[in-house]
Amino acid sequence: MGIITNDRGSSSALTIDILPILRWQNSKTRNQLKRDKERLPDEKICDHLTKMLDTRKNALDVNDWNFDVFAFNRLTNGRALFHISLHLFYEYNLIEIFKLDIVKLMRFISLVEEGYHSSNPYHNAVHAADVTQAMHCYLRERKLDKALSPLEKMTAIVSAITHDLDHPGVNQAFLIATSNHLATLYNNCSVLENHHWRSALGLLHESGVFEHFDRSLWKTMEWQLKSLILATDISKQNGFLDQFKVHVKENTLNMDDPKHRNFILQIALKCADVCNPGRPWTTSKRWSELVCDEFFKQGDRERQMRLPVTQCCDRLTTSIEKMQIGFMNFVVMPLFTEWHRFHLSSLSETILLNIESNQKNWQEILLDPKMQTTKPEPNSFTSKSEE
Ligand SMILES: Nc1ncnc2c1ncn2[C@@H]1O[C@@H]2COP(=O)(O)O[C@H]2[C@H]1O
Ligand SMILES: [Zn+2]
Repeated sequence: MGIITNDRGSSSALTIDILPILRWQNSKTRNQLKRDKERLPDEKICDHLTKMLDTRKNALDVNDWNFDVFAFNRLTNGRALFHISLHLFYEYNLIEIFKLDIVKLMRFISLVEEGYHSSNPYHNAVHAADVTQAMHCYLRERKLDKALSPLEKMTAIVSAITHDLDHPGVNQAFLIATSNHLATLYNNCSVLENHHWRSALGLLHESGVFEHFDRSLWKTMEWQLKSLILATDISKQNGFLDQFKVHVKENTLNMDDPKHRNFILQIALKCADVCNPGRPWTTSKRWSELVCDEFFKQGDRERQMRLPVTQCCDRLTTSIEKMQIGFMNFVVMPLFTEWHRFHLSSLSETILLNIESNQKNWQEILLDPKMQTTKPEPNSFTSKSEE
């Protein structure tokens, strides 16, 4: 039986059997642990082993928060997004409910996968796969699972798959500063998010996956997809958070109201989009390095073009550690605090605990110069005339 199974234990026909690889990985982990045990002082062993075992457990189970998307991507030859997405369409029985043509569906997912730039360190198909897997975990939360319609679940999955489609690896400010045609097209407003949802729409049409939907079903889906993807604009974070806080405090979210269900899905996609600081440390740290790599590459381009270097993109003045601590304090923790107040589930608690512990790890690294990430050579991006 494959690792990707539905709750009834049957695996979908198109997913792969990676159980032997998982067994091999687990034996590798055990050997690694034995070696670590010999190296580490006694008092640290217990803590370390528990942490290692906890995060390795279920690392290839798509239903589990410890899911390691990087390992899964390797095992699927770089096709994590394709396999996770297709699996979820089976898992939620969407193919049968919406009478989807499997060939068109596979074409849609492949087009989406190709629409991500593998040259981006962070905003690539693996990030989309990670966000999609997180969304799946949230959809399994009791309050959502019970209340959402199949159409809402499908839109949530499609929005997660497509939410950063054709991301150029630079932010809106860069697109505006360089007079990019997308900035002009979208009037300097939510430039990237508008582009992502328009691109998603384009691929939905091109693949014809939902072309048999009647007009009203299609319009509902199109509207939901737009509202979810546009909500991922991080500059709109405070507005969404304030609204969410009030709802949670006054217990006014009525899951029988379609507008409220749409709102909670917007929040869910936002939580999925910034969930990497809430993953187990090894995975989380890797995401942090990748996002910083992408930011710093943008900063290098700004410097080369003699544009003002965006603060968080300046490798000469910003450290990964400080950026992560700040991002967790100001963006991630406040959002997941409300998310936990809303769900009060073991998953929402786990995410909060991971954020706290990851933040502590970054603080320890910050205080220990030996552990700090080395800065790349600045002259790797200076032009000949500057050297
Ligand atoms: N670990 C992180 N550190 C700093 N910024 C992040 C991190 N994870 C996500 N982000 C930012 O949050 C944004 C959420 O939307 P995007 O995926 O478009 O782009 C993301 C990054 O700009
Ligand atoms: Zn994203």
